[in-house]
Amino acid sequence: MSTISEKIFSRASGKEVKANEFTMAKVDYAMAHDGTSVLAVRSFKKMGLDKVWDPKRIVIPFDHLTPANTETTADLHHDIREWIAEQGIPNFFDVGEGICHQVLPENGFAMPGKLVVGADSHSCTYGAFGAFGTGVGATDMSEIFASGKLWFKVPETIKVTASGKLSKNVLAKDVTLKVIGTVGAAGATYKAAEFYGDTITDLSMSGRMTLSNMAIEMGGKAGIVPPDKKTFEFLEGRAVEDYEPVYADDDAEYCAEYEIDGANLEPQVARPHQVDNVCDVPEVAGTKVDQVFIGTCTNGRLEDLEVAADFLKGEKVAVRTIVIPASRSIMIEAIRNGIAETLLEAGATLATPGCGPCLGGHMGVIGDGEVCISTANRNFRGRMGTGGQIYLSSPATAAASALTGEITDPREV
Ligand SMILES: CC(C)[C@H](C(=O)O)[C@@H](O)C(=O)O
Ligand code: SF4
Repeated sequence: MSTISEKIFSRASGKEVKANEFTMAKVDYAMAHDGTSVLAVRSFKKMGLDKVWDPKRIVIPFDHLTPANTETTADLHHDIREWIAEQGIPNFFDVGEGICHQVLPENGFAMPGKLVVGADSHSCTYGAFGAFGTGVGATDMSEIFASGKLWFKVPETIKVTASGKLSKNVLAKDVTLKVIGTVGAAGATYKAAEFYGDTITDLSMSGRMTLSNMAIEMGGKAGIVPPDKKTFEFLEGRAVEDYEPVYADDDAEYCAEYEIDGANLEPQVARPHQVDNVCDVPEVAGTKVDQVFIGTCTNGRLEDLEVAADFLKGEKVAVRTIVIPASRSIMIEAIRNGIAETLLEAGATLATPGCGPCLGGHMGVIGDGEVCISTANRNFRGRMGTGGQIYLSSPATAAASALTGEITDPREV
């Protein structure tokens, strides 16, 4: 009678463990990006150790401030590159390769049954592949660098079931925002979520990543979609090692259960300044926007750019619109199949794969009092610019809004 998380932690701990127990678990893959590796490496060096536990199991993508925005960033990048070379870490993804949470799955590091830990809160994205993906702080990461292990409290699990076929232009992001709005920003604190129902199984891998990505926005340690045929097909020829899919037992214990009505779901938006301040798009339709941002680890995948291109084809944007593919391969694909051209012709700006303005670093921060509709996962006060306001939506709602300059229901375009 175990949940997916209990089973993964039991394997990783070498003994059976249950929710609420503390356990020392072996990590399968560890990730730190340009933002957090700096602190993790500093703390690792303080331990006085020469070598990391296993260079092949460490993955470092540079994505947060790429290309370097200041001299300080350039210096930090330089130091980390040197450390990576010294340690012989083969899985290094430099400037332009993409956002960590896209780079790891694309390169087959997120696999069913694995414990994948990242020094970034959205590491829960790997749950889309049936992994226990979770975020830790940089000093915890230095401990993993040193020993390959970390103390965890095995989380209890909430069960979220979404049923019914989504209407046209109602997307994975709308399901995700509905889940966050229903569970609440702290509703799953220190808990894992397991996602069930035909609305979820119907989602593409890309859509499932959007959903798992935002588990942390309800406080979740992980957001896991049980692996199926789509998962295995995605991993074919991609997974970096063998894996064993893990499923919950029929009598697994859940601490709470939620039902989502996918069939009657409308496009959703999260209003400033909280992710669970969610409503149907018609309630805020007409709100003027100054900027549209389509990208991030939540919605910067090919499928998302395709949606945007469908709306913008042959049209012109009414406000500045920034599109940032989540990885180099997505950018290449978008160029090959004409999506990039469609977006550029419509007046959108295309930038280097990476986090971009998502957390206010560069490439599209907003000014005082400005409003941005964004496909990202966080709309906290000041995140994209001190006095800015962020609305979170699907790429369809964002693209529809780009055409009108105000928040627009994508079903009405
Ligand atoms: C910079 C990093 C630590 C941070 C995170 O952990 O989530 C960032 O990626 C974010 O989205 O706010
Ligand atoms: S895209 Fe945004 S949410 Fe994702 S890792 Fe980068 S900063 Fe964090």
